[in-house]
Amino acid sequence: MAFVDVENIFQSYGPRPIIERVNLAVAEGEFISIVGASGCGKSTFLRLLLAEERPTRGTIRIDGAEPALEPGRERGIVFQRYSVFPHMTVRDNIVAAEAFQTRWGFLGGAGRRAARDRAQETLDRIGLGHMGAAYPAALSGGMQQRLAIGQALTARPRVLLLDEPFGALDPGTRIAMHDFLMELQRETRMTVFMVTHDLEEGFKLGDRVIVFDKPRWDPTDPNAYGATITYDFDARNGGIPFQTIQEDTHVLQPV
Ligand SMILES: Nc1ncnc2c1ncn2[C@@H]1O[C@H](COP(=O)(O)OP(=O)(O)OP(=O)(O)O)[C@@H](O)[C@H]1O
Repeated sequence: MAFVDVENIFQSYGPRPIIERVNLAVAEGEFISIVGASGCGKSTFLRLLLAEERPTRGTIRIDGAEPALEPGRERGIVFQRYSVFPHMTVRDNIVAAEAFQTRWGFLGGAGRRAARDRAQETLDRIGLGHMGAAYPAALSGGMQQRLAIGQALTARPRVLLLDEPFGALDPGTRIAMHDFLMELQRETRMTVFMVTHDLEEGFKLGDRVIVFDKPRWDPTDPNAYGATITYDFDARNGGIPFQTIQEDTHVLQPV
């Protein structure tokens, strides 16, 4: 059985189908990029993986079991949007992310000092080394986003869920964050699901790029059908299979 096994998932809100017939098998350590038109259910799919919601139909198994309903950290799942604590300094936000991984959610004494040193290293890597003593309110939107990503990565989860994590960042910072994420992923072999609107980013970071789209479309009622996975590209080797398909058919345009 795959590490993450998604079998015939449907999710509806009221009578409205959002995603339907989603099947996916992911090996531990794979990096899955998720792309697709706005509103087609990519974030919904992440929430299902996180067990923030239960699917209307179908099953999801992570390491052989359904994802736990409560907050998920014990299964090592981190969602980048659960993030910054406004009442803690930037450095303590990173330390807290590490403390959550401990059994009691607490680090004391020498453990805490070591965690603070590691937090400083992380802050240096994400370009926030000089902001450790500040509070999140003093950070720009892009800086807060970097802090949230730093937190998620510090937790070193087995499964990391990222929802457009680099959207608010300038191009230089974005590349630095890509490098940081790729290094950590190589180190920890965590399994990553990342929603992005940037196809190039999806292919650069992902081992696979999956596309959500609506294969059935009723022009008189655009909400009649849900989306499903319509493409599953091998994105290693710079996504060469994808580029060939794109040149041949123009099926995919950046969304
Ligand atoms: N809790 C909810 N109750 C009702 N409708 C919802 C709920 N959550 C999402 N939706 C609807 O489901 C659809 C899919 O939303 P979702 O956020 O998953 O899309 P998305 O592909 O991530 O979009 P985007 O790329 O714009 O972030 C949207 O039309 C949204 O309005």
